[in-house]
Amino acid sequence: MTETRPRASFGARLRSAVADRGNLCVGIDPHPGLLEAWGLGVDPAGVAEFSRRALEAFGDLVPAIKPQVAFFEEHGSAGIEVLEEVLSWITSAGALSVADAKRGDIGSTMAGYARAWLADGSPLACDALTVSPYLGVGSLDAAFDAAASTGRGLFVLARTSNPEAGGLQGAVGADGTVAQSVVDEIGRRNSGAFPDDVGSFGVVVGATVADPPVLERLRGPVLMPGVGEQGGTLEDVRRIAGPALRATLVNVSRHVLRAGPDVGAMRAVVTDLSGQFSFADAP
Ligand SMILES: O=c1ccn([C@@H]2O[C@H](COP(=O)(O)O)[C@@H](O)[C@H]2O)c(=O)[nH]1
Repeated sequence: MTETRPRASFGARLRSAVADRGNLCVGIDPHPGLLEAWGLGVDPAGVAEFSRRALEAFGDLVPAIKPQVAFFEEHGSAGIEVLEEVLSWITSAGALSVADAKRGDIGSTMAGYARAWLADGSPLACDALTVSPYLGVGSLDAAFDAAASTGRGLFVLARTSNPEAGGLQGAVGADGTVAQSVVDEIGRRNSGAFPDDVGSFGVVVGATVADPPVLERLRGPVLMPGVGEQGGTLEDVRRIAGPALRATLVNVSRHVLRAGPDVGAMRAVVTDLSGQFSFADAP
């Protein structure tokens, strides 16, 4: 009988990947405009070739790769089939997959999403999934349970990078902003589920925000999009991440992908960014 060893927690696996490869997470976002610019069809075959070249360029350089699910989903079942392949290519490249699907629903439906993205043996199983807490953090319980029991992770939207988010996520209640209350709740869940370990439940905080939540008590990872095309800079990342800098994955998508389709050109951009976004020496 073959015995499968349980995988280490996502938090522990991420810590080791970041120590080896730095803090840059590159996105695979096959926008129709980028497919055209690369001379590829705006169809599942184009998306597959785009992803293959992207992985050839940087799959071995970065700790994590974040496919944007929307750009696969828009091609229907054939696009989802490509995404399934891409998730396995990411693993073969030695990187962690972060599926950016931003799932969130009432608890009983959330259980279905948890089975789809976080269960062993599911075709769409990823290392970590982005989820939305805006139906209430408790509505995500099935995802927290599935992630903890299968060694996977979650990145919970707290303060997103888009300009429209401030009114809702920056609204002030009894415990500070809505975004801060999400961060604090995720911190508590890490302490409960991973008392002696680095937490596997992270938050998403954009590199573009002027009023970020305080990340001091999180003890889990941060996913920080917004660098490059959206205007966020290295200084913004340092300011916003603060004490969580070492555990922060900085996501860059279009700024890298616009250097394609030349694999060498994308690789050069990622090598440069990786040097800038490496925080092993941060306190
Ligand atoms: O707050 C958020 C959450 C997720 N994203 C996603 O990250 C990438 C950013 O792409 P760029 O091309 O580097 O701007 C994209 O997939 C977003 O959906 C985000 O930007 N902000």
